[in-house]
Amino acid sequence: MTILYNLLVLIFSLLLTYVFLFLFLFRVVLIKTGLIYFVKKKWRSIEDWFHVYQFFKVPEFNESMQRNQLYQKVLVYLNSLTSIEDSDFTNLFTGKKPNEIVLRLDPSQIIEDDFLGAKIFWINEERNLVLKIRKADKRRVLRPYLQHIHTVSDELDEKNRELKLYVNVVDNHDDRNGRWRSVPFTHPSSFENLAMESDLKNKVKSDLYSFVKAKQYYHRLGRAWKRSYLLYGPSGTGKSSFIAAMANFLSYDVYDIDLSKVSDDSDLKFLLLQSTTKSLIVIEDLGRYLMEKSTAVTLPGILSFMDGILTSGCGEERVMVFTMNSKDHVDPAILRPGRIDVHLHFPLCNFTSFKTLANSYLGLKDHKLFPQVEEIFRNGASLSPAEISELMIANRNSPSRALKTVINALQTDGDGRGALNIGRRSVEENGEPSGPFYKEGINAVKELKKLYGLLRVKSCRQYPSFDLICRQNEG
Ligand SMILES: Nc1ncnc2c1ncn2[C@@H]1O[C@H](COP(=O)(O)OP(=O)(O)OP(=O)(O)O)[C@@H](O)[C@H]1O
Ligand SMILES: [Mg+2]
Repeated sequence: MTILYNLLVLIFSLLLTYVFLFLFLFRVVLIKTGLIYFVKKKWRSIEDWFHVYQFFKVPEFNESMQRNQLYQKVLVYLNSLTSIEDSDFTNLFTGKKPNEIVLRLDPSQIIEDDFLGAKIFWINEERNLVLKIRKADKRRVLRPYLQHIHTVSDELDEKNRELKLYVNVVDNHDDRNGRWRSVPFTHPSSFENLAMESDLKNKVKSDLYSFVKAKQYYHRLGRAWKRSYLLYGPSGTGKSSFIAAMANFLSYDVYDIDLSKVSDDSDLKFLLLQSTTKSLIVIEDLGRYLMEKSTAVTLPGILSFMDGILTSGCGEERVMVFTMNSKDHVDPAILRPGRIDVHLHFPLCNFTSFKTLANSYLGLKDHKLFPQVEEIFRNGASLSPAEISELMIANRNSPSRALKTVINALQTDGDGRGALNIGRRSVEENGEPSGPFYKEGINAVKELKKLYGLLRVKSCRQYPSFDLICRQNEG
């Protein structure tokens, strides 16, 4: 009896050892050959037979072709999941830091997530993200899960926010891709490196800051949460750089509307509808388009675009910026309060802005030639900051030469913006301008004029200092 018992135990333990050995080897084979993934997949489809799933689609655009904010949030969230590494097909991109590689979900891939003990699947379809959840888990998990996505993606956005510059493309009736194309916005401009009165910079900064904080205020008043700026002044005075500085200050994306590519008034409204919140909507050179009629958009179209933000249901946290060389021939309807809240004038260089440029571009806080430069400015000569800064860049290795080149350029400025003769006499009396600098100044300014299209703005000459006219409607 005992012998029989011992024999049975022996057989059983041998059997058990074989089973374990077999299972171990089977696992090794599965892992080594990659069959494990096949088995997992099969197992999942078997599991699926026993569960009822519900699907939720998150489309990229809504029925009026506005971008769906939730789509963007979910995408940011999914791309941050570690399980993205396990999907069959993943895209690799270089990251922001050197040698950084980031993973991005490819269309047609399924990614798995766990939340409060429930398994959730996301299917990345073309232009849709589809959430698949067990019906049994839905009631318990769905709401907190979506809230979780919101929170995580907001945090990630805040951390990795990369600004984008959107440009509109010609309408080819291909609604699938929308009307905007984007590239990363990397313009380094900031208010600090712009030569303008510091008082004005501070006013603009605090205006923008109070706008951003004023959500409740605008809502309480039943007003769209938006602010419109008009930047006007001659070419090369820093209007575009100022827009970039605003975007960097606010961390807003920039939507740069090229009016020549807008097919009609409703197309312009459509572009606005397809922009997102926290953005700068920019129309550069608006005055020229209206004067030359080089756009299919009409004046009423522009007015309704400026007001459109009030009626189109997208009145959330947007700043509109328009630029023009002069307000002289612009229809007053465009400039009326409500359409434009803040008027900012960008004048040609004065001595104060010259000093800021000399400090930034040449590292000069003071120089023996400064009094001479000041006198030339006092006599009315002027160039745009763009012209002066280019001369400084070209001569950055020798600050004295740079200043002499600027002096010569100011005196020889051929389009009469400055008090040419007086300025020239004063320098000649001081015996300063030497031959090469003189020629260099003339040539450099000619080149710069070509570059910045200064001939266009010959008429915009004498401007007072920067003025900020904050109209009513201030937040
Ligand atoms: N106020 C300024 N402070 C510092 N740099 C300036 C300033 N204005 C112009 N610049 C320099 O000149 C270059 C051209 O300026 P910007 O393109 O901003 O001028 P703009 O007013 O937009 O001209 P346009 O009317 O021709 O579009 C900038 O890259 C910048 O380096
Ligand atoms: Mg510009």
